[in-house]
Formats: sequence, structure tokens, C-alpha cells
Amino acid sequence: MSSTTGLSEETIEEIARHYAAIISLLGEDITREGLVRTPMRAAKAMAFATRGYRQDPDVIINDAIFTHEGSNMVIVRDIEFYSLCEHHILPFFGKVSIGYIPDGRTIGLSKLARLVDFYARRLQVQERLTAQICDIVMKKLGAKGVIVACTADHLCMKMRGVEKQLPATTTVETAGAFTESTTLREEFFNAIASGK
Ligand SMILES: Nc1nc2c(ncn2[C@@H]2O[C@H](COP(=O)(O)OP(=O)(O)OP(=O)(O)O)[C@@H](O)[C@H]2O)c(=O)[nH]1
Ligand SMILES: [Zn+2]
Repeated sequence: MSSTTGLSEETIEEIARHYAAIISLLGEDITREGLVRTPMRAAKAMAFATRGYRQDPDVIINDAIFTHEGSNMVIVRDIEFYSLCEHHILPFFGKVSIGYIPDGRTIGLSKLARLVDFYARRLQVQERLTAQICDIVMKKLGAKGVIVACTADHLCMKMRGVEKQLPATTTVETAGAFTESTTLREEFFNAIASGK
């Protein structure tokens, strides 16, 4: 079992065989020098890009949840991510900003970034990615409120399909106090816009 992808050697080899078949069906010569090792490289790359399926959020968090007295908003801004659109298996990528109001506990900052990857490294749509991040932070932290804003570029709209270099898509998900309070949402968006 590979520690970076969570897949066995046998599974990676099976995926590589499928990639070899696809490359041949596309009309390429799978025996030419530049392509000989491509099916295996592609299989490993795909295994890495989908490793979130085989991870455990509790292992990711590793008990890095700490007692905290204050209730000021905590914001981690511009966490980059790379995901695969579940409709076309083409990359979409961008940034996620997370805000939360603690309720007696905070979470290690790097763990928020790791949770973003946990949900990004699989076949996804941007709306679900945003909602899943919001949901897990709310559940694991027991915060008073959570807000997640995600901005991404979708290659399936740029290099194929409508072929429009459209502005990035933004999705927002809220829970608890952020759902109830426009003021809190404004505070979050003002903070991430100003970079403070
Ligand atoms: N809501 C949402 N849609 C997405 C996301 N990623 C890709 N899509 C869209 O999924 C849709 C799939 O539409 P279909 O008509 O089934 O597929 P298609 O014929 O390849 O569509 P086109 O991309 O328009 O060529 C497209 O409109 C994509 O732009 C995402 O993260 N969220
Ligand atoms: Zn797509």
C-alpha cells in the first residue's frame, strides 16, 4: 500500500493497464519511448489526485483541537487546492477561505488546509467541496459558526466545452452564527478582501 496514495501496487498496475488501453484507442503508439512509462505515471498521478477517498479525517486532525477562551472570529485565507471535476475528470483549482467563531475550542491551522485537501483530492463539484469543508469544521470543532468561501477555475469550461475564459466561480457555505448574521458574513468578507 502506498502511503501517498493509499492504493496497492496491484490496483495502480490495473489502472495503468486501463490508461494504456485509452492511449492506444486515442491513436497513439504506446510503445514509443516517451509513452512507455506514461500509463504507470498517469495511474500514480490519478491515485494521488484522488487520495482523499482513502484518508481518515480523524487521522488528519490528529487531536490538534485546543481549549480556547476567546470568541473572536478566526480566519484562514486563500488555502490553495487542486481538485477534479466529477463530470469531465479535468482539473478545477483555486482558493478556499475559512472563518469560524470558536465555542471553547480552536483547531490547528494546518489541519484546516489538510481538511480542504481531504475533500479536494477526489472527483468533486465546487458546491459540494465548499459544503463538505463547512460541515466537517462545524462537526469536528463544535464552533458557534463556520463560513467557507471557495473561488475556482474550471478547465472543463476553458480548454473544452464552452471554451470561455470565464471569471472564476465563487461558492459560499455557512453554518450556525454565520447563517444567522449578515454582520458576521460581512465581517468575514471584508477581512478576506482586505487581507487582514
Ligand atoms: N455546478 C457545477 N457545475 C459544474 C462543475 N464542474 C463542471 N460543471 C458543469 O457540469 C455541466 C455538465 O453538463 P453536461 O451537459 O452534462 O456535460 P457537457 O456536454 O460536457 O457540457 P458542456 O461543459 O457544456 O460541454 C457543465 O455545465 C459544466 O460546466 C461544478 O463544480 N459545479
Ligand atoms: Zn467539468
